[in-house]
Amino acid sequence: MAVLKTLARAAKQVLQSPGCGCGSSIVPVRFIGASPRQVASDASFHSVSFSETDHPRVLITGGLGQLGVGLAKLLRKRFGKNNVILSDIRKPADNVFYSGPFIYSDILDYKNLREIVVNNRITWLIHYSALLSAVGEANVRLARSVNITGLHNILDIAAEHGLRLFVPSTIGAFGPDSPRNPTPDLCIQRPRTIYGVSKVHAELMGEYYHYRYGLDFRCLRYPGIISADSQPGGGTTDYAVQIFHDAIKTGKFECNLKPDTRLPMMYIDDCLRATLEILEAPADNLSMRTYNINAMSFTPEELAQEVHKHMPELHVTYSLDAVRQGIADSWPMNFDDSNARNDWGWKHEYDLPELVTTMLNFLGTDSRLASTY
Ligand SMILES: NC(=O)c1ccc[n+]([C@@H]2O[C@H](COP(=O)([O-])OP(=O)(O)OC[C@H]3O[C@@H](n4cnc5c(N)ncnc54)[C@H](O)[C@@H]3O)[C@@H](O)[C@H]2O)c1
Ligand SMILES: C[C@@H](O)[C@H](N)C(=O)O
Repeated sequence: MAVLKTLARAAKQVLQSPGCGCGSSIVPVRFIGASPRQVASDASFHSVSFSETDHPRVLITGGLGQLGVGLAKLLRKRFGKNNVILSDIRKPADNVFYSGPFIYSDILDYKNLREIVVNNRITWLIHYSALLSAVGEANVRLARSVNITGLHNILDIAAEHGLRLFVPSTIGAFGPDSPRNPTPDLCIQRPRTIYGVSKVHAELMGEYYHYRYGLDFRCLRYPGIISADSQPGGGTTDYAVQIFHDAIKTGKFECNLKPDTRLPMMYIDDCLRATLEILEAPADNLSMRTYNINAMSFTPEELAQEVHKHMPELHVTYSLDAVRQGIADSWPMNFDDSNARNDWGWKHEYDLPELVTTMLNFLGTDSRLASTY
């Protein structure tokens, strides 16, 4: 009899645990300081709905990094200034602060995050907070906390409030055992950085919450992103931004990767447009929830050659950063994004020549000015 009671208790626990695939649809609900719980998805507090005809109410976490401000600008144009809230733990510059709603949000503070979502009736959550590949290796503990614990907060809040959740992944979610030229969507993923490990975790957890709890999770694996008016936050692909700044300021550039290190790259406008496109794509078009996207692939040498066409005097030298080189050598050289192109019509606009011309023009020079160096 005692054995039967124990078995019955164990069965009850299994049925109540997140691993149970039976019974009615459930969403995880976490209260402050307690572990995740499950509540029927038709519970009365879970009534936030997003009609396709309304504008979404968007929250961007980690919004003061390389990508967030540009994304806010694009989304505000589309959905209205007050419908897009930027958040971060840093202090915004005046121009950012006065360009639209900004709020302090630490993704490690679950209660604060939940309050922001509730008080602002958020319907789309764009989760940009992260420590990138190189800074992550320099501070594994913090990267683990922000990239993994922070993500858990985001997933629970998104599931609890029925949000559409976008989390970017990266070429860094692949590793030396992945096919590298090209790298398809589905293949072995054994990254060797805490950044990559946390991003594979994010992909898998997001997809798990999608299939298990119905979370509208959407994820793009970005290549290295190149932007003129925002600085990268400590990644392996940062050299491809820095070359433009140094070329214009000093006419010299010291590259921290080998000249023949090939990596997938994209201009920021393409990246942000892709993000909006996948967020707006009808769910029926998405045969997957995590897609590679790509625009071009080049080496430092090829990038320098293209810049030379505008600035023949640019002097490039190489002084390797062993950590970044090791990371780059384990990442995709070319990215196969055919599923994104077929499913929801992804198409990049910027190739290498357009990228270089655009960056140099934006930063205040072009080929006509090159002769003054
Ligand atoms: N930039 C790229 O080349 C690239 C490529 C692939 C994927 N991604 C992904 O896109 C996202 C945005 O990238 P980015 O380049 O703007 O990153 P970034 O490093 O420039 O910015 C990240 C932001 O996160 C914030 N942050 C850190 N800890 C936080 C916390 N506890 N709470 C809230 N915010 C916190 C930082 O203050 C920073 O502003 C990241 O998830 C990144 O992994 C970027
Ligand atoms: C590629 C991307 O995830 C980021 N720019 C990094 O290098 O870490």
